[in-house]
Amino acid sequence: MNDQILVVNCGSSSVKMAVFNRSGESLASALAEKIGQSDARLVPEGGDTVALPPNADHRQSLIAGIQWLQDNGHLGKAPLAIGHRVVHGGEAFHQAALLNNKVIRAIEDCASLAPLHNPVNLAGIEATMELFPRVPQVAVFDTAFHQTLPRHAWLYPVPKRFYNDWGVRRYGFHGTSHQYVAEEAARRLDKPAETASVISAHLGNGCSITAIRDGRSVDTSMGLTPLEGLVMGTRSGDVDPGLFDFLASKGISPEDTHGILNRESGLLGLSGTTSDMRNLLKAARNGDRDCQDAFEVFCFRLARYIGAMMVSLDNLDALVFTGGIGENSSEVRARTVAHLALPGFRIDPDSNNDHGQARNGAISASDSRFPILVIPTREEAMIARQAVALATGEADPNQSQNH
Ligand SMILES: Nc1ncnc2c1ncn2[C@@H]1O[C@H](COP(=O)(O)OP(=O)(O)O)[C@@H](O)[C@H]1O
Ligand SMILES: CC(=O)OP(=O)(O)O
Ligand SMILES: [Mg+2]
Repeated sequence: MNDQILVVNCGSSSVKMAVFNRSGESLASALAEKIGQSDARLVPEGGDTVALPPNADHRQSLIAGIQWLQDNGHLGKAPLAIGHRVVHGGEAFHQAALLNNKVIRAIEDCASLAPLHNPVNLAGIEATMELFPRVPQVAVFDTAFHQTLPRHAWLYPVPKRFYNDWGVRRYGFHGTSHQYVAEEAARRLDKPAETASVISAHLGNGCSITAIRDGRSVDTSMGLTPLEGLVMGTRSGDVDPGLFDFLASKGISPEDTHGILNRESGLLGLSGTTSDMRNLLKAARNGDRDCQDAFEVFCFRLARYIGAMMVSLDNLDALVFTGGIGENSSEVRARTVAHLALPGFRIDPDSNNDHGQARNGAISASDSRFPILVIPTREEAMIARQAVALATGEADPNQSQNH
């Protein structure tokens, strides 16, 4: 029997595809990037980049990626299951769900809360349902892990009717990643996951931080949408909501401000040149003042949020860095932790390097009050695991505590 699981992650400007076997080993992957642009392209892992039709949309890019995986012998005609990352599941989903018409309608209902993400997630689902009509398909939600947030952490201090009428509340995102690294931290510290308390900082293009107590999410930095919280590649994170009115007085409409805060802010906004931390650090080292500012604001605000997350915990087993920046940038980790001397976090400069152990291990000094770990995230593998569990009816140990 075929034991391949296809994982699809349709992001705002990219589609990631990965094939796993039932034991969770990654067999192949491909990334379609620059979607909607004239130079859209498919970058297969270990293969040559293939140009996609100019301005290819998500559907075309996904179909081209699947075709590439099949032509190169990585994916059969009928995988065991297909797992989709779905960003917003609202309050409807506390865990992954087998896709059917009812679930699809519920995802559509959440689209107004995540206009950059849910419509493209649905486009991916529609395409694979047409290509593989008999294969069970599963939606794994970014928001699901955060459904355990206590009421005081998810209510906004705005008129209650906004929540009652429209579901305006804090939801939180990147749950699959936060849950994975918390469980992995517990495993490394030899503790059962359901007793572990972790602060996990997921720092990729989107960035968020979560406080996990006894294996459950109890506070997180993203809110109604993935715009709240930390400084990100192109997103501002927290700003004064008064900015909308101020910019309106300068002739910038609320719609334009929303676009600016999502796509022209964060590292890109402050540096003026790049949303990519690797390029930004290079320029900062060469004396670019705007890039230095962007780096400093990024690390300061991250440290401030780490402090804020401590409020929700009564002990801390580990602070974990993950995501492209968290896993690879010793400078970001060192600068961030330098702000956290008072609560007692200390980094070991020798283990906090950019290769070997630091990419995947402990980087705290022996006199640090709390362990600090770097753990590579495995969102796609988690999605594959949950897809198999639901498609085959086997219980996923991963889901047992998130209720
Ligand atoms: N060696 C590195 N040093 C600093 N930043 C890095 C390094 N490698 C990757 N990054 C950064 O990680 C970010 C992308 O993170 P990633 O988790 O891959 O993104 P996504 O959220 O799209 O999955 C980019 O800002 C990139 O510059
Ligand atoms: C929810 C979110 O911010 O996702 P990403 O990091 O993929 O943009
Ligand atoms: Mg990533």
